[in-house]
Amino acid sequence: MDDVAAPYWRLETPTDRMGPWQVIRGMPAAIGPAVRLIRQAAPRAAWTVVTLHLAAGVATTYGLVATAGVLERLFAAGPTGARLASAAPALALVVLAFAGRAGLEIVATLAQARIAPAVRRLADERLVAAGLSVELTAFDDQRFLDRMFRARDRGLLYLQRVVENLVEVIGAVLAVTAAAVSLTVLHPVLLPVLLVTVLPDGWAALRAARLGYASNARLVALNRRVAMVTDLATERQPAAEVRATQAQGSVLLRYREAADRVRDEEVAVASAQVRVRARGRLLAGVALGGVFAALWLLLDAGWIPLAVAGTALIATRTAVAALARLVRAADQLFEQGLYVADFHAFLADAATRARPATGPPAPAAPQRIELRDVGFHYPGSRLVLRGVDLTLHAGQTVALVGENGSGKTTLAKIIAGLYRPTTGSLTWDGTDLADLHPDTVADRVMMVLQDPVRWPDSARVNVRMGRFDRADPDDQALRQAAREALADEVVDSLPQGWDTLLTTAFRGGVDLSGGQWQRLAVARGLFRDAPVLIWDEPTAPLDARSEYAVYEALRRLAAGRTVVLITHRLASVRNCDQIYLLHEGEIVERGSHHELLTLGGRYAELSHLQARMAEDPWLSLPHR
Ligand SMILES: Nc1ncnc2c1ncn2[C@@H]1O[C@H](COP(=O)(O)OP(=O)(O)OP(=O)(O)O)[C@@H](O)[C@H]1O
Repeated sequence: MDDVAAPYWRLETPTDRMGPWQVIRGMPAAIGPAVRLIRQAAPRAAWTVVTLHLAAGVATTYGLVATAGVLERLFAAGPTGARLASAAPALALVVLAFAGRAGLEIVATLAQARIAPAVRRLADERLVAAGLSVELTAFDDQRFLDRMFRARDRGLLYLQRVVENLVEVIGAVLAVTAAAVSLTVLHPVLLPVLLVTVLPDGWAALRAARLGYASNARLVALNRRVAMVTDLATERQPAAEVRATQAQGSVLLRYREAADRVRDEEVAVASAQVRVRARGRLLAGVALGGVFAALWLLLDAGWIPLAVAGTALIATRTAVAALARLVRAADQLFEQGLYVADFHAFLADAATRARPATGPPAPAAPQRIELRDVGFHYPGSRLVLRGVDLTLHAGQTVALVGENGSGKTTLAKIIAGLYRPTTGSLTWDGTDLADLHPDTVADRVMMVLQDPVRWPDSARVNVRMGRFDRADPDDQALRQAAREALADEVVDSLPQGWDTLLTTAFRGGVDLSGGQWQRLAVARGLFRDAPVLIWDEPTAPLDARSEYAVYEALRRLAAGRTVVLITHRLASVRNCDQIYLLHEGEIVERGSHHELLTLGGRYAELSHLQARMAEDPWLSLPHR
């Protein structure tokens, strides 16, 4: 399946590949935000966990040092009974200390269980809020989409694990510290010897994590591709067309092509990680042997008594077990920290893409919307609009017409303030739109889009979404909007009327036809009731009666408002005050219907073609 020439997802290379030292330096940055999140999401639980682990560490130190006292008494000269009796009180304290430690750790685990879900909840909300806050153009930018996918796919998951591992690392660090303090108390030379055992494992963990992260960065676009193709196979919306066009084989091939590459890359990276970790393990084993050899030498040289050597063995075992815990948790923390850094990079990126909520409010009902020499391109695309000059007056209805891809929808979104012009200016009553408070600009616009959102909610919510905070206690405005869009007929046919759930994804829900959905979308637009109306092909899926009703409503609404109408049905724009014909991103003709017909240009040609089609649609087909 090589019919998509050099798709970007196949060529993706990590742009943010880091060296090991950069990664180590990046760790505080990766963990810092997670720590802040913990403090915000579950401060009490976090302090409880740290305090309990600290107390457990103190109990461990005490237990280990007291063990030396027990052994000293046991190894002393004298009858066994007397030695046991003298060691008994110290032994009881040792048992108490270790039992206390176990108890403290259990309570810490209980408190720990409250942290991760709280952090996950908070981070989830930040992701949703970031997605909602960015300007529309971010969704046309592949880099942003990749970042968002990475943040959603791995970032959130790993954030939860980072929290778990962070707590584990704290516990392990305190346990290691306890053992290290005990060893130092017993004999200072034992400490550096012990530290040697952790270095090889630490090195291996670092390398393995870096391999994994680099591979994931390479795969991010490919993983998005797999997810998209999987959606084609598992989502309801494309299911009918996939079957009608017998595209199952093609979808499967596309899935395999992308998924095979993901698998091969993952297998390769997993093998490389295993090799690195095995080398680390081997070296750690050798180092542990060194610790035992050192103890032997110290004992042999008479530098430490037998009781201390015995305790050192116990302390070393405790330390090595805690170190293993620490290395494992730190290893994972490190790897997961990189993904969490992605999560925060996404939030930071999103923050730069949000339009600042500042500036004076937009005019309550703009009288004059002006575009001067406006040019626009999507991120990474060629110019799709060029040199657009356009003036809209309140009380006028303006039509944008032109062939597919000529730039009508893009221009409408610019007028609505959803996209900013790349060049040129857009003003509302003389003030640049970029200077006005974006929320107030949005507040003045009602846009019915070509492909409206089908809210997975009740019929009522689907209409009320037009302006959710509009007070409408008796549903009067709701019912009127529905009447004008003939959406009331749709609602009357639903089993629970306005309260019917409009998605079959949940029990008890129903689905609507394309035209029925569109009637609801038009009702939503009417319910919004704003001074600037932008209708992008609002009637394309509607039957003749609904189309008539919609235009009637539009005519009635137009008085005093600014109306922009996009349509391919030129018969509908006859009465518009101004018609602009776009061709390859430029306005090439402008005037009233009659002026444009007289001009005899593209508009006249399209208009005649449609008139002929209306008389006899088969005329235009070749080989008739
Ligand atoms: N998100 C996008 N990213 C990049 N290019 C885009 C994007 N959306 C549209 N385009 C391009 O911009 C041009 C204008 O598209 P636009 O949707 O504005 O055309 P239109 O006149 O509304 O078309 P239609 O009549 O088919 O709805 C097209 O060439 C299209 O390929």
